Amino acid sequence: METENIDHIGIAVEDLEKAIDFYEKNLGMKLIDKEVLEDRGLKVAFLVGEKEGTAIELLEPINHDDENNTIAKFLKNRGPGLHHLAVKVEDIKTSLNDLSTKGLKLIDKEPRPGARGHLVAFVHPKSVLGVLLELVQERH
Ligand SMILES: C[C@@H](C(=O)O)C(=O)SCCNC(=O)CCNC(=O)[C@H](O)C(C)(C)COP(=O)(O)OP(=O)(O)OC[C@H]1O[C@@H](n2cnc3c(N)ncnc32)[C@H](O)[C@@H]1OP(=O)(O)O
Repeated sequence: METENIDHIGIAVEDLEKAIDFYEKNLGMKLIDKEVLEDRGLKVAFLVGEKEGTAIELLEPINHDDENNTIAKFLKNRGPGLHHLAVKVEDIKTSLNDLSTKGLKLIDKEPRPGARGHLVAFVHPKSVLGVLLELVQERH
């Protein structure tokens, strides 16, 4: 597969509003999107720097005690911090097939709707040198 660019870096946070405030005040980043993803049980926010490019995605679970929520589990086990790397691809289905053929372990065999109306799919950190990888395709 070919990576077009680094779309965003996911960061698990305990409190979304405080984290947005932190990145705005201390790093001078600007908020470009904020969403509640009910089906994932998440509140997310995207911020970029002055010249835009790669975004950061802040992720807070709606229910911090939900053991089935991946971000709640991550926060309990590891605390807040870097959670995933998201790369943009032109054709997510072809990319998934390619990675699968190469022996990487797919979490999502089929792409699904993600934040900002994009299609997304995750690849297991155990097959990506310890990094949870997200593929992102813009819907045209
Ligand atoms: C909205 C959307 C969007 O952008 O559009 C999103 O971002 S959604 C973002 C949230 N959604 C997701 O993350 C979906 C994909 N993630 C998952 O399905 C899960 O989090 C897994 C990656 C499969 C891990 O789940 P599991 O229940 O197995 O967790 P676990 O705590 O038992 O961990 C199993 C092993 O994986 C490691 N592990 C867990 N999470 C990790 C992470 N984020 N990065 C690197 N390693 C990680 C643990 O340390 C552990 O290693 P050891 O065995 O060595 O101790």
